[in-house]
Amino acid sequence: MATWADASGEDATVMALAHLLQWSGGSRPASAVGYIYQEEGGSMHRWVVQSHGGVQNFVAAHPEAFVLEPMKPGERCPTIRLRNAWEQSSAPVCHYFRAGRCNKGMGCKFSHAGLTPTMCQAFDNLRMESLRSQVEYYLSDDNLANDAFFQAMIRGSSGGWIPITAFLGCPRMKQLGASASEIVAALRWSTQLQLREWPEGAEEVRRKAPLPEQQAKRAPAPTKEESLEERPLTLLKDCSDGWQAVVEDLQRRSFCFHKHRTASETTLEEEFSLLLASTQWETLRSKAGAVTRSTAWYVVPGCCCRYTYGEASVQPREKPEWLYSIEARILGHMCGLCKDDWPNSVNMNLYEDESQNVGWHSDDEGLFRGCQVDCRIISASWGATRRFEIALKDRGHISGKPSIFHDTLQGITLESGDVCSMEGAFQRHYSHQLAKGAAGAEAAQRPASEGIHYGNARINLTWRYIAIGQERQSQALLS
Ligand SMILES: O=C(O)CCC(=O)C(=O)O
Ligand SMILES: [Fe+2]
Repeated sequence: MATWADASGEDATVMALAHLLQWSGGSRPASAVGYIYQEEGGSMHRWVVQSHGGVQNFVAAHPEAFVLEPMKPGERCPTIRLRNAWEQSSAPVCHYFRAGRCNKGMGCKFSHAGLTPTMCQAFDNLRMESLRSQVEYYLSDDNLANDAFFQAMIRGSSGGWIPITAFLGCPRMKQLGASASEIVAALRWSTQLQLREWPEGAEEVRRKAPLPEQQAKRAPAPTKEESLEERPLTLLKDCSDGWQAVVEDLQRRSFCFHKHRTASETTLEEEFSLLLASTQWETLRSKAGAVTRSTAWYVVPGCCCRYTYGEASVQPREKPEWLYSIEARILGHMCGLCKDDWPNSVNMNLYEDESQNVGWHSDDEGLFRGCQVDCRIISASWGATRRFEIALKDRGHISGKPSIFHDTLQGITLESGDVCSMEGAFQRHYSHQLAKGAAGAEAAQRPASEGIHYGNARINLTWRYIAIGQERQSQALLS
């Protein structure tokens, strides 16, 4: 089997760059090419690239392997893209070759594209290696410690088998443009995973090693916050009745309450339609381009704070008049707040179906000072029933990424008309997410007459207090 490591000189540099691009999902800014100089044989790669007069000339000299994408506005350096072998020739592509099974070599009348057969084979091997190690990663101990989706799938299937198609929706697999048959081909080389290739079209894979013990790591004892006696806090349950406690963590001064719907179905349907039609929704997308949800950000007159989620930044709009009746019902009637104490901003989310969601996060943006002062967030739901999950943050997780203590995870089934709150220092200690997928069995078992006809869409409004320069607001919360 030819691999990139077998190539020498110019070919070795082509393969090293191809390897780098393949691992980055197919393309990278030209400046990132410097990484190949740090690899084994790095000085040889540097020499080869420099003998062409630089990276761009080197890439231009290898159109069989790379495309130099024109710079887009805002980019400071061109992007190099790995050319798909089948892009290069007008001759029909040899699918046997693409699947690594063509034994006709140069004599094949179908295209093996412009690369030499050895290079082509090495390119294909590279791709197979990326796909195989990506699936191995999904099913590794490290990933499963955080990945509830694959954990549940393994535990829920007899023998721990997972359909190959389950990987197609993973962002990295989408980015690599993987097909189910390619994943099957790639997994034939796996030493960690077992592949079951029958029946054709319903192939499955499973771990060879048993699942690790369920997350042994437990949440540590709380860092003590000021008690409610030391620093009083008005909770929503003190302002109106009917709240059920989900989290009442006095030591962490963290609270989450849930109130079941109090409005009629007609009111909820009218409000849903009004919100859907009148809100100026902005679509948020994942890096791979899939819509994750739509959002809107409304503030009181005179405020110009933008709201930033990860890399997206949303323009503030002045709260429209049509919102007043909804605010009066939720904030005034359901929460028992007088108008002066209503939050000064509201963030809206539209999830068109169960695939759209918000992953684990806390509403800790500087704007709300959620990690510094007591912070009250009021969240209301319309439309499809979804599962809202909360858990204690694990700041010291080995992955170095934001994580949670799985043994503290709790779910709330949010139905149309429900309201929930996060209060006090909740954003400092807890994370939350709106989980993908349909809500729990309780929701599915509701009698049909109770169902509301929104399709699968859900709208959520979260009211927040912008705390920057708003002494009065913080005071209102602390008093
Ligand atoms: O849709 C939800 O219930 C949660 C939304 C949320 O967490 C957010 O917008 O920060
Ligand atoms: Fe949130």
